[in-house]
Amino acid sequence: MSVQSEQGKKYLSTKVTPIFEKLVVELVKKQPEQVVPFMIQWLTQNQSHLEGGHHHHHHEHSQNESASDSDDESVEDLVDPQILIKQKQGKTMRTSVSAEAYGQYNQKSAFVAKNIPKNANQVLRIKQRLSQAFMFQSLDENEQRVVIGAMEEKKFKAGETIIKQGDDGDELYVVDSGLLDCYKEKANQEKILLKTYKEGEAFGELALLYNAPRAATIIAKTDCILFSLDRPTFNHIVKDAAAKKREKYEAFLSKVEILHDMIPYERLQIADALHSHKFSKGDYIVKEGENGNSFFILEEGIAVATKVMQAGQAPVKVYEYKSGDYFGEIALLKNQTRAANVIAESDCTVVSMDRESFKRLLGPLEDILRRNFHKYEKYIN
Ligand SMILES: Nc1ncnc2c1ncn2[C@@H]1O[C@@H]2COP(=O)(O)O[C@H]2[C@H]1O
Repeated sequence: MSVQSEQGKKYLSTKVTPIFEKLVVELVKKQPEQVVPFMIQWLTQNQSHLEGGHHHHHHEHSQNESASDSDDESVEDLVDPQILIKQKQGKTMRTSVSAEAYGQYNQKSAFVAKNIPKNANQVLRIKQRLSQAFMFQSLDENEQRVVIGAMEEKKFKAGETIIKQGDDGDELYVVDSGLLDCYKEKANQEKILLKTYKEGEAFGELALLYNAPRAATIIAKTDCILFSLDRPTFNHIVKDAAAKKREKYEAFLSKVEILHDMIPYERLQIADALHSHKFSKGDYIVKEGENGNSFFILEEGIAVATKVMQAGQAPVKVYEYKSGDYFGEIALLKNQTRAANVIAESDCTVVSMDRESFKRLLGPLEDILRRNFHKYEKYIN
């Protein structure tokens, strides 16, 4: 088996590198004078933990999960990405700076993305799907090229299982065509349908982001074409940015009232789709009368809405926003121009998503958003 073979690379990335990383962290922390004896001692001491640890942990995890499974559990309770995020944060904190430094060294020296030959049509289709899948939207051109090279087209027949809950996972998928059902299997083998995936959506990212077993089962509902991305390429190109974004926004989004009834997993997808913008006091975030293509949530600061109430007169203040409030929804839902200005009253940080993401992710909230129009009632036509 050569180091460059797929098998060799997989062996290195799953079995060897994790141990090296921990060892390097210990070395940097302790900085022993005698390096080799220290390494031998550390490896000997931690042998069982290092080699058995991964799977042991998985079993513990699923046992805990099923122990807490009960029949009256709501879908919201089925998955708690918070737990996974905490796990991940714990890990990040323990190894922090030194592991990152090793990670960077390791990336540059050892990582060669696989490159699967493709025709122009395939490249075009992948490009289009990547531009729709939230997690890939912020890749630069070079990163995109590497991801496209590494992706592999896979066909599945209706009824085939692509991901089985509880398995170890090494790939993430983007849907090119077809429909797939995502189920959560409970301890009593009952299956709950969580959602149906269609083209441009991605799944299977949790196992790669959090080194966790597959959290759900995915079955082709119709014949499907998928593009799969391998773990090493995902790790090197997409993972850090995606994980950081999810961590960064999860706490904030869980406090946003309008998103309150979403399951945590859906809020993580919103995090993938957000872009952050800073405004200085006095800046216009939205201008009355312009075409609008974004939805906004105020993250930090205070903003006010103003509106011209009588032709020829100065706009008057009609609403005030604080952290967690949203705006910009009316133009998107009613397909009209902006009904008011929104102006930064202090320095502000605002997160936004485009019209397409808004439709896909907040579509289920449309009724609530429309009901909430009443807060502006006297100001909109
Ligand atoms: N509510 C949910 N909880 C967990 N996974 C979900 C949920 N909805 C969709 N999924 C997807 O199902 C996938 C199963 O494999 P992963 O755990 O790798 O990643 C998971 C997500 O991409």
